[in-house]
Amino acid sequence: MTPLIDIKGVRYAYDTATGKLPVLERLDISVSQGGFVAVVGPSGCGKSTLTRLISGLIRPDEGEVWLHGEQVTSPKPTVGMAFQNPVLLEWRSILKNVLLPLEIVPTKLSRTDQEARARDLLALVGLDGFEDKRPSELSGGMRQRASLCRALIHQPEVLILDEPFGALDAFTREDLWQIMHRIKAKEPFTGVLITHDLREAIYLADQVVVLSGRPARTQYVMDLDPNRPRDLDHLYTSEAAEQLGVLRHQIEIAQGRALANHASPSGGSTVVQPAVSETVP
Ligand SMILES: Nc1ncnc2c1ncn2[C@@H]1O[C@H](COP(=O)(O)OP(=O)(O)OP(=O)(O)O)[C@@H](O)[C@H]1O
Repeated sequence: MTPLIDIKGVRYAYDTATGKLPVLERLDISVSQGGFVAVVGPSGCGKSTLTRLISGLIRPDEGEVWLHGEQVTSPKPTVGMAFQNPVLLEWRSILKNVLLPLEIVPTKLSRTDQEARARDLLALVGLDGFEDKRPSELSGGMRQRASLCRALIHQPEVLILDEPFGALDAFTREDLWQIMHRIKAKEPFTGVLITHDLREAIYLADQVVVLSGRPARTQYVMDLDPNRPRDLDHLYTSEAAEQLGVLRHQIEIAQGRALANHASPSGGSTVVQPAVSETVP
């Protein structure tokens, strides 16, 4: 089956005052329709650059990016994005903030249906009753939930989440993971999650791609069972501990702190991870 997102042999370099800065090199990632990939890697390796390539904001120097069988050569309205900083407009209500993309992206929905969809999405993330509030009246976690609704309002084929939960406290973040999972069960998007949190990656995604240090290439791909239990307790099982160990080891290789031919330190280990986030520096 043709993947919905197909990134083939992509190279990208920024022009800087001191010359070219190669950021991505020989990058290959493919995500099937309805799939959810998490991309992890050392800080500054090019993860956000990858999101700009998928959404068509920039074009690769070499290689190709395909979305749903079409080569991406310009910004794509079929992509929704949510970032670490939700940037909601204070002079608009939460409902009107969620509806904002429909003022830019063409839609077949009537005004009534647009509003009904916005209200349904807000209810799905537990924000029913907050439609008429202003962003400053909501907590950080609630603003992030509203921003997820805004990213989804136009029914994008692809939802890109660029460290959307990075600024939240650990408990709020875990709440958001569960909400995200609920959203994924209802909305048919294909997801790309950029994260520094390995637990978040294995909780939300069905595939984790580890990028090497800059210039980044696809270093390692871990496929996860899409039917595994998605309760938080699962993150404390020996299976999850082993997956986290393998990913952490891959990150150390990407950072140049471990050798690629060393056995994973976690191989088959049953050590249960501590109740803190596994974050990539
Ligand atoms: N517009 C730009 N012009 C020049 N260099 C840039 C530009 N945007 C990003 N860079 C550089 O490209 C490299 C990759 O940046 P990018 O933001 O894609 O990395 P990242 O993996 O998302 O980083 P982090 O994990 O810290 O969020 C960095 O060295 C960054 O400084």
